[in-house]
Amino acid sequence: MADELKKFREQIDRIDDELLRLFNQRAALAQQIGHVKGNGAVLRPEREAQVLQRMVQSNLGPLSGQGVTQLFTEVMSQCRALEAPLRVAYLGPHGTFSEAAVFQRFGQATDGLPTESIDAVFAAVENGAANYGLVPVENSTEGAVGRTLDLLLNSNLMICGEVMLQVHQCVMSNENDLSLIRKVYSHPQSFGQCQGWLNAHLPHAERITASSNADAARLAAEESFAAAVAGEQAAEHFKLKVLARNIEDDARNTTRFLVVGKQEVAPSGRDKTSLAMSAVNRPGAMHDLLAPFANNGVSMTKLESRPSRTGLWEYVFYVDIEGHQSDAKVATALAQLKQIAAFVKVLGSYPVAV
Ligand SMILES: C=C(O[C@@H]1C=C(C(=O)O)C=C[C@H]1O)C(=O)O
Repeated sequence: MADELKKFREQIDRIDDELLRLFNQRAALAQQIGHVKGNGAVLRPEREAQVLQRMVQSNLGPLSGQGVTQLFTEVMSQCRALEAPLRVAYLGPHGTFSEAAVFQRFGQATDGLPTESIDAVFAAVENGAANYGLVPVENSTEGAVGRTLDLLLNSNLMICGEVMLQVHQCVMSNENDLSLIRKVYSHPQSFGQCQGWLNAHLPHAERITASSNADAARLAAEESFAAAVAGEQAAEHFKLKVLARNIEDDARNTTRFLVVGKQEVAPSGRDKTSLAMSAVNRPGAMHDLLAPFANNGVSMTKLESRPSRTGLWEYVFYVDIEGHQSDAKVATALAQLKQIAAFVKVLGSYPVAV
């Protein structure tokens, strides 16, 4: 038994030596690529998506596809950091799901910049304090994040990528027992995702809204008989005890985030395009707006409406379509749309989340 263990571990040591040599060889190539890029953008979302897709497709196991994605995300994070540091603004404070999404997408060799609001994320990228920003745009249970949609409409920043984060909510407290909890703090989005559980397990606790779930954890940490609904990372940060895990009503609960920046992303081969548009106010106008996509065989993956804020009962429609704006079918559909819509803005083409 001990002999067998030793033998296997010696094999692992030899593999690690080889991996280390190869990682450094890869890193040196990334450095050379950095010199070739000169002043151009270091981050190439389309290339990173292709690397991840290729590795997941050629994976023979036993590693899972998700495991391979995580490993290569970190490898690329370290290689990219040798070209230049990457600073990403997000909705803080420390311990939010936005922060978790930053590191899931960009890896640990990333400089995260927590900000106070979604507006401040956009501002940090616009004024150069950060290279990119990451903002929540929709949750599978609670729907769209209106502020992000409004800001996308008025900002010059483009969407450079999307991140899907599986959101697991926990109840955390200074107390050891749920029966002691009189107050629960959380962000309205998180309350919305856990209504069923809270009604069943904490029916008499007062629900108090906080500006973020990390802030909810901070408030709960300052009191007795209080709890917060937040991600596990917030419990670690504020040294709270986790009293219940995975309390979200839908186990698949996922938040979609967008990466915004000043860069137009080249096609990766598996892309999405997001746009905002509005119709002139006449019968059948909405139907006409969607016709260019159908007529050119372009699939729509999302349709969302928001009040336009320019007139009562006027709406802006946010649409996601499959493909890159430089793909022939998408380009033709967009050209036809521009002929008939009162307003169209392409918010960006970017790789589908891997
Ligand atoms: C090495 C490059 O720079 C960055 C790092 C990458 C990597 O480590 O594979 C890929 C894309 C870029 O974000 C590159 O552009 O190829």
